[in-house]
Parts: sequence; structure tokens; C-alpha cells
Amino acid sequence: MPEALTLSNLHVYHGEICAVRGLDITCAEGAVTALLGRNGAGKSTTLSAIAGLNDARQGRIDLFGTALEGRKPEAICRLGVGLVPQGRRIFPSLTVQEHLAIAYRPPRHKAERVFDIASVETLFPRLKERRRQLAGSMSGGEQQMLAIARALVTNPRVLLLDEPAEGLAPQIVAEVAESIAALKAAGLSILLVEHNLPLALRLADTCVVLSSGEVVWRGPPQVLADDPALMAQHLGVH
Ligand SMILES: Nc1ncnc2c1ncn2[C@@H]1O[C@H](COP(=O)(O)OP(=O)(O)OP(=O)(O)O)[C@@H](O)[C@H]1O
Repeated sequence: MPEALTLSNLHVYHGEICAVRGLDITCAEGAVTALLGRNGAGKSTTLSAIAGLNDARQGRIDLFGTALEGRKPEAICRLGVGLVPQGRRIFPSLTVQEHLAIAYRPPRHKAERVFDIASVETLFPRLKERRRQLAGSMSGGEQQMLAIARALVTNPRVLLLDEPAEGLAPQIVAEVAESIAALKAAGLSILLVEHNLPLALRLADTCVVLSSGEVVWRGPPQVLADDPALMAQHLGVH
């Protein structure tokens, strides 16, 4: 499979703190790559750097061969990176429809699939029912669906998902997981950060485990799931 996203020797700092040190990660086109690790391992910092919200101090970020590092977040979004941030970051006083209309961008690349308001409403029927509802009055699960839909209507070539299951009831986690599986089946390239390991292992084609800003393991989800010592050491699972 061709490479959708490549991080090469990526270093990212918060002030003087080096949060990501020398990452080399490749995300294959059409695959789900799960970025795993304990709290503070550097997962969100990595996604923020790809989206241009944190500057890469050193290294390269390539989207289908186009260098992203040093570009502004809007430019990175236009080039085809969609971020679903941790905590959703929806606007409470805007309706569902307003979120989607503001975010919508037709694809600028030759797209196999086009996400518009109608297609994300098909993916998330609850959003269709709540078109005119203020986002602040929706449940956490509905807000998460909106955050994913908002990123999708920018027609990304790579979708970055930062803890999409965080704080959601099991039934809603199952619905969100189904939607992510549908996006994967549609061929979207996804980089997924998720603490819910059963979910991440089920969706992922490949896993990358971070510790203190460095890659400590990479490989297929089944190999990780079958290695309790590895899970305990780097993911705190016993
Ligand atoms: N805005 C910030 N200012 C200073 N340090 C930060 C900031 N954001 C993150 N850090 C530090 O950078 C390191 C990596 O944090 P990051 O949020 O990327 O980890 P994470 O793996 O996403 O953790 P979590 O699973 O808890 O979300 C941590 O040591 C964290 O304290």
C-alpha cells in the first residue's frame, strides 16, 4: 500500500519540554494506524504537530509526498488533513448544520469518495435528526459524531482521531466504532489515538506504541494483544 502520511525524525517541544523525540511513523493509505501509549507519551502532541497546531522543531511530515511541516493549520487542512481533536472542541452556540456548512470544503485532490453534508448525515443519522439543534445541548456522543462529521466534510485524505471514545457510554462507543470501521471500509486513511485498547486493537491494521515521546514498539494488533508483558510495560494493562 502507498504511504499516506510519513513522519521522519519528528521532534516536537512544548517550550523547553521535548514531548516527541525522533518519531519515524508511516501510515499506509486506506489503513488505520493506532498510536498507543500511556498518559503523557506524546500521542496528542504528534497529532497536533501533523495538523500544524504545534511546530515541529526538527524532522519531516509528508502527506502523500507533500511536506507539511512549517505550514499553517488552515493550509494543512486544505492539503487534506482532518483533525478530530481530543475533547471535541465543538462550538456550543452553533447548530449542527452551521458546523458542517462552515467546515465544508470540496475535495481538492482526485477523491475516491466525497464527503458532503448529505453523506455525513447518512453516516450519522442522529446528526440529521438534530440538524437545527445547538451543539452545546447535545449529548457527548452526539457531539463526538459532530466532531467527526465536521472533519469529514473538509474532505481529508488522512483523518486524525484523538481519543474518539473518551468519556462515552459503551453503547455510544460501539456506534462511534462502527462509524470509524465504515470510514476504514470506504478507504480513508486514519491515524487513531485511543486509550480504549479493545477498540483500538479491533480497528487498527497496525499499532505504534509510544513511551516518553519515542516509538518503543510497532506491529500488528494481534501480536500486541497476545503479549501481556508488552501491554503491561507500555500500556499499563494487566
Ligand atoms: N501545552 C503544553 N505545555 C507544556 N507541556 C505539554 C503541553 N501539552 C503536553 N505537554 C507535555 O508533553 C508531553 C506529551 O503530552 P501529550 O498530551 O502529547 O501526551 P498523550 O500521550 O497525548 O497523553 P494523554 O493520553 O494523557 O492524552 C507530556 O509530558 C505533557 O505533560
